[in-house]
Amino acid sequence: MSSPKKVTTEPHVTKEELIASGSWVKLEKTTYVDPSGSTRTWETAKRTTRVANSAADGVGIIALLKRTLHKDCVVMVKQFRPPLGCNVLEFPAGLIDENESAEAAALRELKEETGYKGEVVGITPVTCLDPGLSNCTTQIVMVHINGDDCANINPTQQLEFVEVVLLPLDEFQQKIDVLLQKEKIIVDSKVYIYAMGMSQAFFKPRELPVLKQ
Ligand SMILES: Nc1nc(=O)[nH]c2c1ncn2[C@H]1C[C@H](O)[C@@H](COP(=O)(O)OP(=O)(O)O)O1
Repeated sequence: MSSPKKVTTEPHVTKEELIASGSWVKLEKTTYVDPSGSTRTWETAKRTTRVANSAADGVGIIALLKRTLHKDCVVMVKQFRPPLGCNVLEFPAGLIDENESAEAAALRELKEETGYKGEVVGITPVTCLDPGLSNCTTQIVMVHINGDDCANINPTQQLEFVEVVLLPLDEFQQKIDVLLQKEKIIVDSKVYIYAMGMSQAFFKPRELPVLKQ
């Protein structure tokens, strides 16, 4: 006996209706057709600030501080985040301005939040942040900072309430775990996933050198 054929449709959005809007965020009712052909709705949060020609809302910055006779360090920021009601450990980040590239936004935000002057060495495609809730997107920009450059010896940040935290790359995950035990903070998932990836990429193969891929 053959099973009934499943009807499949290319899912798509048919309508977006505004429910509520603030200065920074809006809530919409999204009507869409699901893969079975049924029409459904979804509650969607969007930023109101996305600029016309920008693919992403913002940038996150993985900044590596490189100094002679020092371990390479990841430049992190810790700040109070009102939606969570506590301090959050994050990569420096920010929204992309009008007529600004993601790379330029990354260098500007890094300077504002940490005082460091960096150089872009890589960038991700546009990535989503919380697709079950929001259309909010980011590009993660990889930046190197020459810590021996006189511009980076005594960096002066422009944001009073953002604390700069330097964590050595080779102990990134362990140092984050220590901070989490010591303080009431939440770590951004991008940061912790990067930390786990660093641990797996660099340390496990050395522990088990006989294993093949
Ligand atoms: N969701 C938000 N609510 C606000 O009340 N204000 C917000 C929201 N998102 C951004 N902002 C404000 C706060 C800053 O003054 C500016 C710029 O933020 P930016 O530094 O680019 O990004 P964050 O790192 O996320 O603060 O926007």
